[in-house]
Amino acid sequence: MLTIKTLSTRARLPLKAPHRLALATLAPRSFAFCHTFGLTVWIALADGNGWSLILPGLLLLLWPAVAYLHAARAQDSKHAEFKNLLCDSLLFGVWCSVLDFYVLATLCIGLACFMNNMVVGGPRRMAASMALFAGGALGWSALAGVDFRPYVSAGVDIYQGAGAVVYFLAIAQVMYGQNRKIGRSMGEIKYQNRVFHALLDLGVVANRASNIHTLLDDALKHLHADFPEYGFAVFLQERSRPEVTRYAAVAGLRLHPEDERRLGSLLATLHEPPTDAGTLELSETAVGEPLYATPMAGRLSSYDGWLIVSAPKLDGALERMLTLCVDQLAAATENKLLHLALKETAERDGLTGLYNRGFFESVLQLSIEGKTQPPGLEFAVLMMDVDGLKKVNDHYGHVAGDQFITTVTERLKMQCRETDILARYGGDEFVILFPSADLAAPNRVAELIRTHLEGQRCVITSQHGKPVEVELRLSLGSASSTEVPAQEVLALADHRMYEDKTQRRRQRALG
Ligand SMILES: Nc1nc2c(ncn2[C@@H]2O[C@H](COP(=O)(O)OP(=O)(O)OP(=O)(O)O)[C@@H](O)[C@H]2O)c(=O)[nH]1
Repeated sequence: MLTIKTLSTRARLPLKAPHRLALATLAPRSFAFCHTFGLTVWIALADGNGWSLILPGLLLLLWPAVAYLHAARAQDSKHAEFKNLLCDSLLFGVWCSVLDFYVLATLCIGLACFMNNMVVGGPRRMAASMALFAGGALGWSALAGVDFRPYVSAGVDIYQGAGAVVYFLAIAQVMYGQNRKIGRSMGEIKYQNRVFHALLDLGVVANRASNIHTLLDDALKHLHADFPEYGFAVFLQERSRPEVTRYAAVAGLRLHPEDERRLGSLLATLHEPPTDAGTLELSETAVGEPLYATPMAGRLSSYDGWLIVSAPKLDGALERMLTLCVDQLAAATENKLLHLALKETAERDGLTGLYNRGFFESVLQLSIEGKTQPPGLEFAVLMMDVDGLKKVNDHYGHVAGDQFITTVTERLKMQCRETDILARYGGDEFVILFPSADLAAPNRVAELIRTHLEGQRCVITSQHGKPVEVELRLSLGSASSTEVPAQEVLALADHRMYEDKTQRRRQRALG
């Protein structure tokens, strides 16, 4: 069964364009065999032995077609053509014997066979060609007898010499064509390598970037380093809020003010649905280099974006490179946006936008580890509890209670520095972590709160739509790692906050 299947597969092997070597040798081989046939006819007529040579010579004319079909049907057409070249040597060896070793023809034909095999397969294949040529000549001589006729006539010499010149020039032309093709292929491979490298770079950059600005900036720097002959720019804007969320980066793009204006007006039209036109030319820039823009159409879920390149001209290779880079850049941006959104959701409190308790506890843990390992960095904490939230909820409704919490948040933020980590710890509890600080830091902020927040009035809206005024009061407790072991700092601050609350309740009860 298996054998039948294999045979039928072979029998149905379709004709395909053979390897370029087989294509390239078709014309010179046809010429060489036709020319040798002409030589045979000439010698046969000169000798008067006519059809005894011409008929077998006609068979010789079929060989170029047979060789071509052999290469076209073979699985490995290049290898088949190597075999054809060796067969040439064998056939020509036989034929040189048939022509009684006419010297000029034997030399030219032999040289052509050896050279062809040397060019494609090096000295070993040339040695094989020599052996087959000699074997063909000697074998035929042994079968049909040896005759040696070194010279026929001046006319045949001229015919043979001219044919050899044409043949060698044709071979030179074939080699030149092959070299050019190889040169072009090398150029394409180098370009593809650079594209591949640039895509890898974009992947690495996307992983490292902490935000979209860094991602786009680094991506374009790498792209420009991989393709210094082009300048690049990228624009992104959120589809629903184009004026609000917008990113841009430029690398190696020297823009005239006029061009910047043109790009500006392009940006203004970005919210329109991008076309399917692929890469568009944005008309010539003032410095003479045209700008081309590839839209990220459909590749980003909530953003519109363009990758812009300045290049002398837009060819197929550049267009393919831009499409691949846009795909990669869009995928990296989409991933980063998703990652940042998830991070934001995981770290932030939904109502206030402050860090949530989970994030605070992870940062507190880092501070505890920082204190317990050399050089033992100190940290401090300020716990805060808003008084009276329950009353606000009960009297004015939960929406008013939410307003109360967000107002407190805004006012607390105003008292914090960039490095302070302000978090919502629970319903009406807030906490600030002061990394690399001692007790002076929370005491300073507590002082500010007592001065600027305590007793201040804030306006909220009751469930009946009426504005009502409530007083801000906070219980505070601070502690630092200079006072107790790092793991106990938060508990100490909490304890002090409750002491403060109790004391204030007592004072209010007395007052
Ligand atoms: N509106 C609103 N209320 C909340 C939220 N989270 C917790 N609360 C409410 O806040 C109240 C907190 O109660 P308490 O701890 O007694 O707070 P308080 O009334 O300020 O009393 P003290 O803190 O003891 O002064 C509870 O009624 C919770 O339901 C929130 O996100 N929004």
